[in-house]
Amino acid sequence: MSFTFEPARTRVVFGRGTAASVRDEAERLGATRVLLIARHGGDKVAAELGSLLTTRFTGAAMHTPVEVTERALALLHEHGADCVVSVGGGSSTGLSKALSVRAGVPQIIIPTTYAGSEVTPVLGETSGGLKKTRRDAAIQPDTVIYDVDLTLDLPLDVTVTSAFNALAHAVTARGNENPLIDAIATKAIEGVLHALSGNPSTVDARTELLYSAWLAGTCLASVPMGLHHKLAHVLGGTFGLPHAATHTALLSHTAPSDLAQRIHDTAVRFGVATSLRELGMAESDLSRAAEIAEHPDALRVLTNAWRDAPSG
Ligand SMILES: NC(=O)c1ccc[n+]([C@@H]2O[C@H](COP(=O)([O-])OP(=O)(O)OC[C@H]3O[C@@H](n4cnc5c(N)ncnc54)[C@H](O)[C@@H]3O)[C@@H](O)[C@H]2O)c1
Ligand SMILES: O=C(O)CCC(=O)CC(=O)O
Repeated sequence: MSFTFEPARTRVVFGRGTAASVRDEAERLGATRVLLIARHGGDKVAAELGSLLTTRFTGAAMHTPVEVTERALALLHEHGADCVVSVGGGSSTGLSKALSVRAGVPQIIIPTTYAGSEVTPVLGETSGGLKKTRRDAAIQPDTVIYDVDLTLDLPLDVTVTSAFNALAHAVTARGNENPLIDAIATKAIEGVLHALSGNPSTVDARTELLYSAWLAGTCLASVPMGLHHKLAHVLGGTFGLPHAATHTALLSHTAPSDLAQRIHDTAVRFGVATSLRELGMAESDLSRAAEIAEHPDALRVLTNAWRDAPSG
């Protein structure tokens, strides 16, 4: 056995109603002027921040386009913000990371999906139709507040596909030589599949999905991303496919065979897309996507995922 492990310094607050602690958490980081990136749950967090709230940005977009970051960065400088608070899915989290790493200000993330980005030092940014992903300790958020209450209204299709995004991180990490990461990945896989085996909209299932997303993101923070994530980034960054739905359509074609059928059956049960064709990908674009991914298995996996044909 051989591994190197560097646990992240992110402070994690988990529970129900925890968004009420955002002002205390911001003050803990020395914040006096907060830029709030907010989609869902933003009004509640804005009220909790009170006089710390300096300005608000609502234009976060999927795959973190650099031109959006530049607009938000201008706002941050204009208002002299010394902390970023983000409420929303991975799109809001990505923008927060992009701002924090450019401006050198701390960030608090309040996730409302299961993307897991809030606990990783990873940032993918899109410019000129290409998504480039980098990993840097300076990108890692300072504080994450998981508030189950802010996820209760997440629509069913987003719930399911975002849970698959979390599952993809854990599947990638399972079997890792670091026994801690392997154990966390196994627990995350069990948690997501258990929550999706019944009604995922109950408070218990939402709690299980949210802590499993934390576990899955924690795994992603510690392992290299492989073909699965590379393909998702190409399909999102160059072909504009939706992130979580793309992970969902790919996963039963990239997961080890002991999980692939279970994953596929779960997606079918919820009626979410299990093929890239259903997501609007043109068959004629598969070879270009494979070229950009630069992996010998890319075209085979993409073709299987386009057709939803059994992997092999
Ligand atoms: N760097 C990383 O480690 C990492 C990991 C995973 C994802 N990501 C990035 O995150 C982005 C995708 O994140 P995502 O899938 O969460 O997408 P998203 O943030 O765009 O959210 C998906 C949809 O859910 C809606 N939504 C979110 N929370 C809601 C709520 N509580 N109630 C109702 N609707 C709600 C959003 O408005 C949006 O329409 C991509 O850019 C991806 O690359 C990064
Ligand atoms: O593919 C993922 O879900 C994780 C990595 C990622 O999306 C990179 C990013 O866009 O920040």
